[in-house]
Amino acid sequence: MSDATTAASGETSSGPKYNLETLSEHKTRESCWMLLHDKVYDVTAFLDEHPGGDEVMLEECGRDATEAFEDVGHSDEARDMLPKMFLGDFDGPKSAKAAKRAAANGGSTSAASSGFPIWILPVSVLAAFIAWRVLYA
Ligand code: HEM
Repeated sequence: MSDATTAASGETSSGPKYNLETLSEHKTRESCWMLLHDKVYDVTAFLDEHPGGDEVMLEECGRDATEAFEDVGHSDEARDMLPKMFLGDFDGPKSAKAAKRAAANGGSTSAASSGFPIWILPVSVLAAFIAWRVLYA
């Protein structure tokens, strides 16, 4: 219980870092965590108090709920409730899809991750050079 009060002061500090794996382990009524704007919140105790009902909340447990939260257009009052539930900052990819993409690229975010084959550039230059030789040399 006292955890919630001490955590409230942790909003701006660099608390523990959570990742997608840890987050996704808390997706039930017994333990519901949510990612909102790169911060992880334990909303378990708030499920029954949520003015919008617990069902909409339960759908977002264990994942990035930022879009759902913002789509509703929550008031400042609602945002002021967040520090009480703050657990820590989030680190790493925010969805299974993003995680897969990162793993496929060895975690790199270079040009290779955009799907643009990096060898295209030197091959084009070579092809242009050969064409020039054939036509003009
Ligand atoms: C910890 C996170 C959340 C807090 C503290 C919170 C708080 C609140 C509060 C105080 C309200 C009353 C209206 C307002 O003041 O804006 C509300 C309404 C509502 N919330 Fe949340 N909420 C949270 C997360 C979510 C999520 C993830 C959803 C998912 C869709 C959601 C959906 C709704 C809906 C549908 C309403 C009803 C809006 C209406 O009847 O006009 N909330 N929430």
